[in-house]
Amino acid sequence: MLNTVEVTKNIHYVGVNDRETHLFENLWPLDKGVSYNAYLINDDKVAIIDTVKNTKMDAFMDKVEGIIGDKSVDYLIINHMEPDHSGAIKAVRERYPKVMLVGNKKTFEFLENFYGKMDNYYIIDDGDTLDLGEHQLKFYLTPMVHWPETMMTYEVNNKVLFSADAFGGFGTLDGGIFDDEVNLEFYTDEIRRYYSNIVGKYGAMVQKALKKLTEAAIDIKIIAPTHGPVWRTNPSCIIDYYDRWSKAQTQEGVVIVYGSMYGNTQKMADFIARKLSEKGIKNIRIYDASKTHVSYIISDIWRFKGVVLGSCAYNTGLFPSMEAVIHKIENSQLKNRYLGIFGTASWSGGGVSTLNQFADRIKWEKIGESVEAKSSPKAAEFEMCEKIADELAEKLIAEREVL
Ligand SMILES: Cc1cc2nc3c(=O)[nH]c(=O)nc-3n(C[C@H](O)[C@H](O)[C@H](O)COP(=O)(O)O)c2cc1C
Repeated sequence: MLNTVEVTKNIHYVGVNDRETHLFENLWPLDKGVSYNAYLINDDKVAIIDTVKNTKMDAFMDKVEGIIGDKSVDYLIINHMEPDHSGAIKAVRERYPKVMLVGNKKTFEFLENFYGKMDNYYIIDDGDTLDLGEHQLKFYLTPMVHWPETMMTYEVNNKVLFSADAFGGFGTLDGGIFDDEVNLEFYTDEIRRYYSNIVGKYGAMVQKALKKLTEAAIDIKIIAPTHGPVWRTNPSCIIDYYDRWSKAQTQEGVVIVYGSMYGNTQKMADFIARKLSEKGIKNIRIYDASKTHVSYIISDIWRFKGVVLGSCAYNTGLFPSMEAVIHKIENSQLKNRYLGIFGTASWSGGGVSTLNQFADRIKWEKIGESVEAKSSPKAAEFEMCEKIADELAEKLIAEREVL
């Protein structure tokens, strides 16, 4: 008996879990795995919406066949061409040679570049519709959320939005498929980690997509993304998160990230954290950049308004594991944060000066003076660290009072 779950009448979940892959995009740790969600609409015309990674193609095809038996597939809707969703397109075509591939102009450019020329294309434009019988599909182009060809498909009668990677997250679906069946605290963390690392750079385009959906005035009862839970009970919850994250709205809290070999820089991180706590800040996360993967760090930086970065000097520059952190922040074009800087050096420095250059480029509001201790922090440097903590706590608390 295959795990095919009905999302709503005659719309089936035919996605699969991946617990084998260590790194998503060969970059982002998949400690809790990932699901590749695909959907099947079994109507007069049969449509599949997105496929799965090629390593999971057999499990996916078995699910499709388990539902439709001898029937054929009429349409394959391609919302997103990234290979974790397009990996079984060829298999679908081989099994169902008459299937019509449905996508926009860009979809087919990508399709041919990845998999070679195919035929039976149905090129749709923004707002076009497709009739399956009892189900009507309407297409919305949502470019750069997070690839150029990305689109969303809305099923009009059951009000289901097949949203591609938008609203998706890491984490396999371990039994529970729907938002009301799972522990949302776990998935929200993994959705934010997915958002901040994969989609976040394109916040302006997320805002455009949300605006398009709002202007279309579509009633969304179910959000069916290509990763993570299907939102059937509270879809507005994930829409709100996306709205907040893409507008760089934050919660009160501070992320302190440091690079340290022998513990001197770390001492300053702990000291700043203690002072923040004494001032009443409750959400404080300290990360050793060499120990925690940057994807988790950026996810918390996405959440909290205060960021304090520390580094010892290393071969005239920044400590290497901190390089990954500032690179990821800059690449994400993350805005609207407070920034404090600290570190240590025994010779002529390199760590704090590199962080200061980063501060000039990123243009976040700088908190206090950067502090650099000679080899180990002493009273004078601790005092400067305290000033950073005080000023930062004050700013965060003042904003709390405004709310
Ligand atoms: C491999 C290595 C390279 C270093 N490079 C520099 C450097 O370029 N400039 C400098 O001022 N200190 C340099 N130092 C000294 C450390 O930055 C300094 O001792 C610092 O206090 C160590 O901080 P930590 O205890 O947080 O690791 C280097 C130390 C090591 C081990």
